[in-house]
Amino acid sequence: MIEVAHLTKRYGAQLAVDDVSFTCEPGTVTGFLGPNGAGKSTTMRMICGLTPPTGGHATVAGRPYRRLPNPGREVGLLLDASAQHPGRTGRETLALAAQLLGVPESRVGDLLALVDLPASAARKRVGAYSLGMRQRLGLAQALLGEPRALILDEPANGLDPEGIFWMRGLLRDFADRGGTVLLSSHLLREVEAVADRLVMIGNGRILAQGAKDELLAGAGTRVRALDPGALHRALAAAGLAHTPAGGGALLVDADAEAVGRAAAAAGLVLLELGSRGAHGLEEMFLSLTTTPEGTAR
Ligand SMILES: Nc1ncnc2c1ncn2[C@@H]1O[C@H](COP(=O)(O)OP(=O)(O)OP(=O)(O)O)[C@@H](O)[C@H]1O
Repeated sequence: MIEVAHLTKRYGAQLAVDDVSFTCEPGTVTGFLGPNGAGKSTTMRMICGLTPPTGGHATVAGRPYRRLPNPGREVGLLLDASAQHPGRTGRETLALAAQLLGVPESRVGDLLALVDLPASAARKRVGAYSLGMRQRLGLAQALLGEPRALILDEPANGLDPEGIFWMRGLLRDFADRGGTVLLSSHLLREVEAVADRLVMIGNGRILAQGAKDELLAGAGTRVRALDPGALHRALAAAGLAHTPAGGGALLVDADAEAVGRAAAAAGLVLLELGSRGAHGLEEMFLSLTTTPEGTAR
């Protein structure tokens, strides 16, 4: 369990993180989404005690990170894959981490296999690794202490599509076995496939949060009828707000059932009816994180 309560970080005049609160439950993957500079990394660094908050607090497994007796056994961190020592090999990196955590060195081989780093790669110095290989090594290090929670900052950066698919499976499996995952990204599509909950942040503030399915359902419905004028009148009569969505379709601020019922009451033939789903959520995310001038906040 990760609990974040009113976390705030001020750098001079800038509020990098502004009163951010959310909870990550065991058995779930929480996607922490926001554009560049939104405050994701700063929030994660505050959770892990690396950046002191200006206000608020955070706990992992019921305690502030710095008060956990052996933090790596409670929560695995991957905050910056490029921060690994370039002069050590992958195997040495994990062996050293195993010693620090007090876990048997035999786990190193298991973890290398789990993250698909072959023996030839494990013998190379980290300085020669691609970003994707560093992410895999970072994930292995995060998992080494058999933690019950994972905090991962943009772990998909540098992974190829197959690597992203692989990582999703690994995180899903971790959560399905009761683990807690907090995973940041600036791309909705990247986390949408694996997250149970979404926390959207922009300009340091929480813009929206909740169960992914509820957020997707709340993203509106796309509908198209044989008689577009009659559909417009039927929706207006039912009090359902709507806007043109191109191709003769309308985007309605209601779920598909409410739209279908309004159309049926007017005896209309529908050619298209469906939730806007991820597409709608992406539009909502972009509109929430974009200023009227069109630049991300
Ligand atoms: N040490 C620091 N000193 C001053 N400003 C900082 C510092 N760290 C972060 N910031 C500022 O705080 C804001 C939030 O940055 P943060 O790195 O948390 O965003 P982010 O959502 O993780 O973005 P990205 O996806 O680009 O990493 C940015 O405007 C950044 O410039």
